[in-house]
Amino acid sequence: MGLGEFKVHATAGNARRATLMTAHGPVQTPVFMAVGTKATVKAMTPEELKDCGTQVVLGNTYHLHLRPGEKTIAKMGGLHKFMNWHGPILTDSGGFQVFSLSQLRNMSEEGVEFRSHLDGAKHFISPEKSMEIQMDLGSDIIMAFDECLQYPATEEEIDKSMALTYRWLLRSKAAMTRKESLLFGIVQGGLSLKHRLKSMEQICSVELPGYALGGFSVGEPIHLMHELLPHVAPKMPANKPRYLMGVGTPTDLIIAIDSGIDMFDCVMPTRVARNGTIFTWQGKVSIKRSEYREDSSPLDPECDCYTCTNYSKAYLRHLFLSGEILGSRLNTIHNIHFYMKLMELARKAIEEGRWEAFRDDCLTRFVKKER
Ligand SMILES: CNc1nc2cc3c(=O)[nH]c(N)nc3c(CCc3ccccc3)c2[nH]1
Ligand SMILES: [Zn+2]
Repeated sequence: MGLGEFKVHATAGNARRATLMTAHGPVQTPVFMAVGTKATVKAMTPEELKDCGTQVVLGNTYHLHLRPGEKTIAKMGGLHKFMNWHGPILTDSGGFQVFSLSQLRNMSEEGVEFRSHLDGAKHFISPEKSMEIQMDLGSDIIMAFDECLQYPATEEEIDKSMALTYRWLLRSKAAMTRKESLLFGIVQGGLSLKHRLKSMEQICSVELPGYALGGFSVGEPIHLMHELLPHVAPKMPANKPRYLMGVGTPTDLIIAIDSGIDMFDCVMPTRVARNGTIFTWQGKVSIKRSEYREDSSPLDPECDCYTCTNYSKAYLRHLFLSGEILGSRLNTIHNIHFYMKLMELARKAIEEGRWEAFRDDCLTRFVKKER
């Protein structure tokens, strides 16, 4: 397969089983990508990530620009070498983080001026600057510089913002000159079907190796996204990967795959692991509950990860209550493994023509209330 080639092997309704070829190897989709914002997926080594089935790690332009700086990482041989991850890396364009993390100074056609959340120093990021940072990092998949509106937003705000995102996409494409990298456009449009379809038409009219749906998982009631997805995702180019940014829970992933989404990222599995919430095939488990005090069973009897093979709920509860670092590590290993296993089984189910049954079984298992 050539660089950027996206091959669909099987479909089940809108769901697809495909392969995307990147400069650091093939990506089997549907795929869940582990978020490694500051050049690390928190609490996990690259070997542990690989052992859990991780294919793609995400890096963050905003954070890495502020510290240690993309020029430093470039001098150290690029992000792959710096963090010792030699599989595909996707980096975000930084706009989303500027709006959600920094004291915003001002927005203009040119770009965004902001103060660092670390030391208050002034910075400026534009489509051109964002592309330069991501190319310096040596990213395999580069996200266009976009504006992600917070929820709720008026129709007028959505109109204005998506038009800017389209103009910024054209500038991003003109500035992305690294031939090993794949540039993905980002569809916006808020929670309005009319605006979503218009933004999709604009963004997908630009010839690119992949397209993302942005502007979701920004505080909106999740059912609004579930209602919109089936009307938008299947209308994106069928021969290109579709990436739903910032999503989501196991249930969200299954529903989105069923609507034709191929790629996902979310801090959920790593973040909630550190505060003791575990995803299992029987629903969510909160490890701090007193009922697990002398429970010798693994987190999930149906899981074969390192944590479930070697440790009891009693021990993991003890580590959590003691604030031990090993607790974060073992819970994260399990949650990442769970998400990767879920995607692996989804790929197999689509390949083997039993997607609908797999989908329905997952939704039944996951909606069980928290234990
Ligand atoms: C949690 N919810 C969430 N909604 C998002 C919307 C957008 C959006 O509309 N535009 C862009 N550019 N990014 C978004 C992100 C960040 C995803 C990410 C994080 C870390 C590394 C790589 C990628 C989002 N994340
Ligand atoms: Zn496990």
